[in-house]
Amino acid sequence: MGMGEGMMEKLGSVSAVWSALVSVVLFWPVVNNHVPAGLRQWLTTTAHKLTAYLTPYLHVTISEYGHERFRRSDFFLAVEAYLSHACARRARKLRADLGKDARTLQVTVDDHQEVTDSFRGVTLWWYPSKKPPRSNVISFYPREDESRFYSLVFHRRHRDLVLDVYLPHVLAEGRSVIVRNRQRRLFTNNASGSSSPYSRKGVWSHVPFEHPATFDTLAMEPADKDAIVDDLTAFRESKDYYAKVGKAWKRGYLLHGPPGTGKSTMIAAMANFLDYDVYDLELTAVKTNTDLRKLYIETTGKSIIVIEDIDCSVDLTGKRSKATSDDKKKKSSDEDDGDKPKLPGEPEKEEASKVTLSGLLNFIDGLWSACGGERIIIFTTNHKEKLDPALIRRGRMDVHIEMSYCRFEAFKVLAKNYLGVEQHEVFGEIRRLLEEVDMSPADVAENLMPMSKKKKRDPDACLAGLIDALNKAKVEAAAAKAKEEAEAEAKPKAKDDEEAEGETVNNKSPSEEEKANGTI
Ligand SMILES: Nc1ncnc2c1ncn2[C@@H]1O[C@H](COP(=O)(O)OP(=O)(O)OP(=O)(O)O)[C@@H](O)[C@H]1O
Repeated sequence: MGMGEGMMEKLGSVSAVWSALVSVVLFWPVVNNHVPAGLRQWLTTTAHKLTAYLTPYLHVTISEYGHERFRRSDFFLAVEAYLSHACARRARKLRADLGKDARTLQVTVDDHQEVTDSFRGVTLWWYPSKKPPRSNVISFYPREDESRFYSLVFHRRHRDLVLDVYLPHVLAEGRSVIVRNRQRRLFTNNASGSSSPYSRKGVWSHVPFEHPATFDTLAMEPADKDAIVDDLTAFRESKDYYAKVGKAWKRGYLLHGPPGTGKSTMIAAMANFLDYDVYDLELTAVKTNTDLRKLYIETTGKSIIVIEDIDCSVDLTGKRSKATSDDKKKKSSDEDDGDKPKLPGEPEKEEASKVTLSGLLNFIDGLWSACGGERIIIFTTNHKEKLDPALIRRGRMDVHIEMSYCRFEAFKVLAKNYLGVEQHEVFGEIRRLLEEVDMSPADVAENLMPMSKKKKRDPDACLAGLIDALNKAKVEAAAAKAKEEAEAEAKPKAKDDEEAEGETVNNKSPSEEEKANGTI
């Protein structure tokens, strides 16, 4: 009797819960319209708890912002990508858009669409949802208000399969979908080098990266090109190796050579080969070493960070110790300035970049530089000799690549790309001229570019134009050399004359140039 009563009681309470649930379902539109947000949230949570008590189904929640408040969770993004890709055919509401190449059609699951997935014969349900904004909090971060999450629902008997196998599978699949669909980006740092915490604008701005250069279109010696491709491939596949030897997973390249030899083109070819984003860092716009560090932290993995014309960016020629002591002096003088009251109407001082050599060295291989992994840092310069050896020593700039004038093998790549010509009777003459004349690939390419429709149809005319340009450059180079030699010959004579003069007028003070050269 007691047992029977207990059973009756339980059944009674279950049916009471059911009728409560039915009432909630019926009255939910009324609740939605008339009940304040706080109470509505409480009712939702309670309903969830009640359902959890009654059903054998389990929930896993994947939030848009995981532990990190300001960075979307990688797992959330992977789930989003996975569902759009794997479950699009089964969803009822779809979204169609143009793919990253602006040509192919991409069909994905609509934002608020529930989807059903099937894995090893098990059915799973995904529910996208949004966290309601906290009404008593005014947020400067719009994303806090828009925080989304996914709920994965499955029967409790599949708990192990879902947690140990299905979710890792979703993560891996989602990541590879992201990589496949990724529109790569070209970033540049914003003028101040730092952003306000209240601003949505980050420290970097970006546009789609669309440079078409590849290693196939890059004109350089084939053996050098192959060596670079091998090096990049080895780097990309060496995650475990870097971890084993205790090094951050990054590599530095120094590209040096005269203007127009393809340094920027090489960077684009590397980015396209690796499928990485490019961060083009304008160092003169970075005010302090701290801003430089912030910029680094805000870069993502799988990226190339570029500082072009590093010798022109900031004064990095000082020795590290000197830079540091200079910094200190500068800091103390700045502090002095800080104490000085500013006169009314006195203009604001234009803030110059205070990035130092030591700041830059820290940027490349300080502790922070190990964050995130899989990064390539590239410096370019037209004057390698001007750089501090500490900056470009192996280990920091692991690979030094000299981009040089166009020789015959490089020319053949350009002739094939620009004219579609692989063999021609004038190639022999061009080979001979390219061995004698230093012409950059940019200048060779310029000569191969058909300037008129007529020339486009006539590679012969383009090649003849190149031969003319090479002959002209050869004559000019010979004239410049002759002039240089004549000047060099004239110099000792002038010096002799001065010395002779010095014997008679011995109180003449040495010139500044002579002092600098130590010739007196
Ligand atoms: N090695 C090369 N292969 C193919 N094209 C090249 C090469 N070098 C130069 N070019 C052509 O010349 C143009 C200028 O080259 P690029 O900007 O890459 O040279 P750079 O070495 O970076 O020059 P700078 O030192 O002046 O920045 C490119 O747009 C490209 O069309």
